[in-house]
Amino acid sequence: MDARQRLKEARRVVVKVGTSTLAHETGMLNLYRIDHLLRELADLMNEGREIILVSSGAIAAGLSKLGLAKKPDSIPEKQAVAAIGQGVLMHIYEKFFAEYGKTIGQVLLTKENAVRHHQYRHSRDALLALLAMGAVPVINENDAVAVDEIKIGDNDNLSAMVATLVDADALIILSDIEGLYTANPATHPEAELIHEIPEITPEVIEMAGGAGSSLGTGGMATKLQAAQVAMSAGVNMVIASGSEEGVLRRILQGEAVGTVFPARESHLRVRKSWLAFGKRLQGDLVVDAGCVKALEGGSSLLAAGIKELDGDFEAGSTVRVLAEDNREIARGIVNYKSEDLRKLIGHRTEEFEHLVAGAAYEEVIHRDNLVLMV
Ligand SMILES: Nc1ncnc2c1ncn2[C@@H]1O[C@H](COP(=O)(O)OP(=O)(O)O)[C@@H](O)[C@H]1O
Ligand SMILES: N[C@@H](CCC(=O)OP(=O)(O)O)C(=O)O
Repeated sequence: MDARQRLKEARRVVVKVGTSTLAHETGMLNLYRIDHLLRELADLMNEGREIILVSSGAIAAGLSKLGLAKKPDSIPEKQAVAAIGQGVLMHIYEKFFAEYGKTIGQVLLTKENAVRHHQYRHSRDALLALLAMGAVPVINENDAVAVDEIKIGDNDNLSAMVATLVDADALIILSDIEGLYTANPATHPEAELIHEIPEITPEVIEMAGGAGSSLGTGGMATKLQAAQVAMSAGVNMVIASGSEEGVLRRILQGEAVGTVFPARESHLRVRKSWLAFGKRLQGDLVVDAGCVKALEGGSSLLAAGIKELDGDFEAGSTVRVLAEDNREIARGIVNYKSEDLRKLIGHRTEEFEHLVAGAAYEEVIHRDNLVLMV
């Protein structure tokens, strides 16, 4: 079944709405648009779909509440603006959704909520409980406390994480543009809209530029990162314009709107999706072409196929597996710490004992602990 057809049948849908859609160019919230968007979401729920809303806009709402023209420079001030704006945003969502008879529940996440397995389970359980109560989880990054290494940094990646977390059928990213163009139309007026991206290749990544306004974060680059995660996790993703009324309905009726990124396979099992998208990556293993083929065929990763190793990690860490052209092939949990693995790479399993005392594993990464990203 093609992706557009599967979107028609999507029951659990994550909708991400960017600042560029929620705010006017003046920085003030676009109440007309928010109202219409929420009415459409409420109606999709009446149709029997579950909706999870990932909403940006806290910083924009905070800035307009405080009468500030631009984001402050210091991190604590940015955090404070986000804290103020998040309340403003939720007040509006509560009001409009209530008018359409819907209940909402605010969930503020950081990377930690997905990195640690028990927190991952708790976040997932809370979101599923909200859905079971017929409520709309309204999610944002916890900007008031998330700094540096616990920060996801942009809501495109956050929405893909959420879609994976709840095993969504579809992720729709609403922005101020109709979809992915061959280049950023702001600087390349001749650029054309692409209707479907079956695979995120280096050429596709090259098309994507940064944010279109001072309000947006990440632009198309972070939306493609989100697509990579969503596609690998079995979630169909669409980028479309949030200013077009009825756009969600049209997408979920299977119309060719925006850019679609078809899901690669059926949902990964929970443990595997946690492994691929929730864990902190601690190193890279570059493997040869034969090894790439073997991994794609479902084999475990053996030391003989590894050409290079980057990073310092312990056994049990999650690492990326890269092809020689730097394409990410897989992620997995290593059986050896980097110090030992450096001695083993390029060698056959029979030689292990002479190289590292007590080397107990045949595989560097067992196939059960490996998720393909291609
Ligand atoms: N290849 C591209 N196709 C479409 N838009 C692009 C492309 N490269 C960069 N962009 C920019 O990405 C912007 C959307 O991202 P962003 O500003 O972060 O908005 P949002 O708040 O919706 O996340 C567009 O307005 C556009 O200027
Ligand atoms: N968490 C931030 C938004 C971060 C973000 O990714 O913004 P956007 O590119 O507008 O989706 C906020 O609420 O202001």
